[in-house]
Amino acid sequence: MLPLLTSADIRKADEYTISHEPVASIDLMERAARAFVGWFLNHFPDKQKAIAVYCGTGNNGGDGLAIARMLHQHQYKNIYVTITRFSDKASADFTENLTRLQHTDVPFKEVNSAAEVTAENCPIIIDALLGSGLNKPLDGEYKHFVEYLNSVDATVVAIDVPTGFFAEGAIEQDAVVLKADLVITFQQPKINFLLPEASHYINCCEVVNIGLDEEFTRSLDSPYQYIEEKDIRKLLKPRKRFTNKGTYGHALIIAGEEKTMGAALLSSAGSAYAGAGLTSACIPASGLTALNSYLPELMAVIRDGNSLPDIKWDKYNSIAIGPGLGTGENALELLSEVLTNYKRPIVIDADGLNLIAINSVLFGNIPQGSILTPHMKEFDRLFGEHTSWWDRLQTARKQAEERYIYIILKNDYTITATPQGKLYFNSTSNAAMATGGMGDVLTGILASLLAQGYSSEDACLIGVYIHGKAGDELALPNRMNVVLPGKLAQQLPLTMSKLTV
Ligand SMILES: NC(=O)C1=CN([C@@H]2O[C@H](COP(=O)(O)OP(=O)(O)OC[C@H]3O[C@@H](n4cnc5c(N)ncnc54)[C@H](O)[C@@H]3O)[C@@H](O)[C@H]2O)[C@@H](O)CC1
Ligand SMILES: [K+]
Repeated sequence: MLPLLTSADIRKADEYTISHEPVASIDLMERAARAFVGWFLNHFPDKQKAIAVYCGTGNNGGDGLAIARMLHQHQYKNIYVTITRFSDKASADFTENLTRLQHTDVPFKEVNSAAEVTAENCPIIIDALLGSGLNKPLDGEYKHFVEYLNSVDATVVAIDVPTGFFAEGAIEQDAVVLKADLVITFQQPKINFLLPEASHYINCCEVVNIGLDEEFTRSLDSPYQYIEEKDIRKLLKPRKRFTNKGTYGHALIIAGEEKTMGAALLSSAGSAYAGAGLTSACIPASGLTALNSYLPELMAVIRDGNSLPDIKWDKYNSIAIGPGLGTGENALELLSEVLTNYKRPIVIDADGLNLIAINSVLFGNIPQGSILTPHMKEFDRLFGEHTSWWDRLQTARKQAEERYIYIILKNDYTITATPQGKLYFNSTSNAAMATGGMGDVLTGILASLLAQGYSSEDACLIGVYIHGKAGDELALPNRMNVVLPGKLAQQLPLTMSKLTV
């Protein structure tokens, strides 16, 4: 698990590392610059290409100066440094690196206003104006300068954080940011890099390690954590000898209407392929033939017309409700029945969530430890409109804590908010998975893992990870443009077995 720190905590980790490793602050900057250059050399090997390095006068600018010096040492022939003296302040490490640069023959100039900047005609721009020290939206000279640079046709490589981009906190919709083709960031992705707003400003991000003290960063107990494969390997249990279908539980999936039976099929398939011993689908009678022909391993509990099915609640180790269920009277009654009769954690998705959004009194009946799996729109219907993902994260965290539920907020980096106040960012999945029915499969996987005896938290972390991982295994090596949910469900047994060897 990689703790994702806020800028303030990164500063603490810098300070701790400086005093405990120990390493001088200027040497830590040198290490950061070297890590950047190591990556840059491999990806921009043409040493004749002109590179403009724009440096502010803080530590991000200091990095820029050190990087310009190192690239020069690596025989990059055309480096042009511009220092923006838009304020009188300069950090000590910036000043030291300016002295070091002056001992080379790299040309540099200083400008006091954006108007003084002349076009460099460099195909590569290194952005070292402002980094994680940003404390207000860009205005004045920085704003003008960044607007000008955004109009230049060049590949922009940002050091640590693109100028004007807040590493955490709500991002204004009209924020002025120096748009980066690539960000080479230090130690960890910044939290906002993992939220959809980043897509407007950052095309690609690479993380380079600068050796901040890991024990210390863990001890900060950040609410934001990034889940890695090794975490899932620790949680996922291999199937054992001398077990039978009873060992792996019975999941009930309440889903589908006549015209949305696909949702029921896909979530039931997700449950079966993720390893539930038994999966029953509670579906309308009109869907029975489809169910039997799609996957004969599934069992049916029939919903006939307006009468509610007679569900034997004790039979089921877990229940998921919602995909394709509709929001009519019957669906509402069914959801109310589940919430009244079933006391173990359940999974609520899609129309299950929409029903709760319309009938908020139901919120109080959700069993503790239940898992809600909204996408952005469902989330806002449940908890109110949000204008930024950062705010959505804070709401998810607060709601999960107050209601003792797990909220899986679906996204590129799907985030699980827990009752303990943690926000876990998932590291798998890809754009080929952006297709209808994908969330239904996830719902089935979660119900399956609960049925198999995993805790709600482990079910969320494993479920989201393997869902994305199966999609990655299918799409990435084969460069597939789209992965269909049914195929993804079939991949799950292989994905899971690879994670348990
Ligand atoms: N020891 C460290 O702290 C390390 C820091 N590193 C670099 O240092 C950067 C952070 O450096 P700093 O904290 O000096 O901050 P920055 O270099 O990001 O910004 C410099 C200063 O600009 C001012 N400023 C902030 N927002 C502004 C705005 N909107 N308009 C005008 N001025 C503004 C602030 O006074 C800020 O301190 C990181 O992003 C990274 O690149 C790396 O060298 C690794 C080690
Ligand atoms: K920068």
